[in-house]
Amino acid sequence: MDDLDLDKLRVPLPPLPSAPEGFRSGFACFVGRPNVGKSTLMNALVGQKVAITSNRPQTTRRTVRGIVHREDAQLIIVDTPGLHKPRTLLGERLDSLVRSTLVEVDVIGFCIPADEPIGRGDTYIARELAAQGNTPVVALVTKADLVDRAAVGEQLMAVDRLGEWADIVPVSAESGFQLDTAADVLCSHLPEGPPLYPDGDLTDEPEEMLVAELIREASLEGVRDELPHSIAVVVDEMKERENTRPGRELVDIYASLYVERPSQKAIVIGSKGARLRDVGTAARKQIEGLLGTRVYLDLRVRVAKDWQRDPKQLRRLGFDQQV
Ligand SMILES: Nc1nc2c(ncn2[C@@H]2O[C@H](COP(=O)(O)OP(=O)(O)OP(=O)(O)O)[C@@H](O)[C@H]2O)c(=O)[nH]1
Repeated sequence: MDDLDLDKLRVPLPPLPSAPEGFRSGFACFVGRPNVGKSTLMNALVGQKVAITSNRPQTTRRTVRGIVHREDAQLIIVDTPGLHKPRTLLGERLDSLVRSTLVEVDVIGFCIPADEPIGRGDTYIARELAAQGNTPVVALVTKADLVDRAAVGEQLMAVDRLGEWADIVPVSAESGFQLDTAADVLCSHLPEGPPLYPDGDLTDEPEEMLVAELIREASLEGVRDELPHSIAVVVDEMKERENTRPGRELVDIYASLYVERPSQKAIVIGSKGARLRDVGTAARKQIEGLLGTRVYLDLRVRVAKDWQRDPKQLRRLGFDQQV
């Protein structure tokens, strides 16, 4: 047999999208304790909800990428689960997920809320960040709308004492205060290069994943104590209904909401199914907004016993690659 002519096998690469002189592109990652406002800040910078949020700590379980398009830069923000001392297998996997993300980004945004004193959790993360190497860290003092100017000033000084930061920026996702400045500062640390995602893309999350997250977000509303941690959502099937009239398109979604114990199932379903109906209605509205069509949502509650601690269950619920 003739020798292979490698040059003939080489497939030409598509040309890279062109970019104006000095255009920057790259990745930022937000880290911080649970509930400090990382996901809300990412959504505010992207300008659309690409990650779910709630007032429950540890809402974020996966890394979600949100894309900020600007004239001079494209900033891809990687939102990570809050860092904390792990107590369950899920917690451990979340932590290692954050650590592996840190080494891949161009700049790290360390989120510390303006309205809470700096605590052991922040010191723990500051130490981890100091040990991570050369990636610049921008300290973002979040929720600045919740306190007065003097308190913001004091928090900035306390954050300054906490470590070595490339910059410190107070910001509020809620009021929009300093959002542009935060984006400017983060972008200034990106390398020069063409955009990495097409114009208009706001996230690289698969649609089914966004749908599952919106259902989980709706289910967190009004539940207490440990229950939020026990809820996982999987979209079993999602397809356009056939033979609908033009303008009346409909997407059928079948999803399962997993809890860890039968007693939790009863809470989620509520008296005569009332709670589950409310969750379904709230989630459906959000999903319709996301997909831009009408949605039929079939939501089942199932028990996956102690799934947070069970490797097999974690795999089944999609946490093996994601987390
Ligand atoms: N007032 C105010 N509240 C905020 C702001 N940013 C976030 N919050 C609230 O803080 C809570 C937590 O926000 P998240 O964005 O879910 O926090 P997170 O850090 O991503 O949380 P984890 O997923 O637990 O890591 C939510 O109730 C938000 O509405 C802000 O700028 N101002």
